[in-house]
Amino acid sequence: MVARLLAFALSREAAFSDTTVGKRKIEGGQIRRSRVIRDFGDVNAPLEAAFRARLSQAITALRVPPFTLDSLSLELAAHGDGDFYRRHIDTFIGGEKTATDRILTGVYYFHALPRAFTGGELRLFSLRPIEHGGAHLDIEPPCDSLLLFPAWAPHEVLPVSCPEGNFAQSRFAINCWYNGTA
Ligand SMILES: O=C(O)CCC(=O)C(=O)O
Ligand SMILES: [Fe+2]
Repeated sequence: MVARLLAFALSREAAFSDTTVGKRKIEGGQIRRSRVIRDFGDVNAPLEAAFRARLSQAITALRVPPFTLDSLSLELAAHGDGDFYRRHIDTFIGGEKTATDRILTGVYYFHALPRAFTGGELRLFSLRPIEHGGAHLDIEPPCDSLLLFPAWAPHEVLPVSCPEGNFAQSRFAINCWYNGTA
């Protein structure tokens, strides 16, 4: 799967666009810097099937209440030198609220080997604020791994460093949001 996805990402390099934050396409600016595509062409069906196949296991392991899955939303993000995504949650907030919401976030990681970048860890925060004893966990997901967490959990992508790197050496990640009605 990794070779296929790398080839796919490289073939679509020109179609990647700068990321924005929120449905209203507010300029990401200081919150997020990366490039994404949402059209997966031929790889869409096998990817959706793979993400769907992990859902029941994720619900059990994460101890989230079962929910009705309405749809999946997939996005392929490339983080290159200096890219990041500051602390945020993936559920919709404020005026963006709709009947169906993101319940779980899945992130599948892949990149060229040997890995050319450093940084880019996923930082998961506890709900307790840092000043009140809260903590965080930095996860460095290996190539070809899937990480799942509740979409409401605060998280961050630490800055990626890859000064000599080109697009092919990016930190690639496929975000899969499990949209549902609780
Ligand atoms: O790439 C990651 O590790 C997470 C990305 C993320 O948090 C997002 O796109 O909402
Ligand atoms: Fe996120």
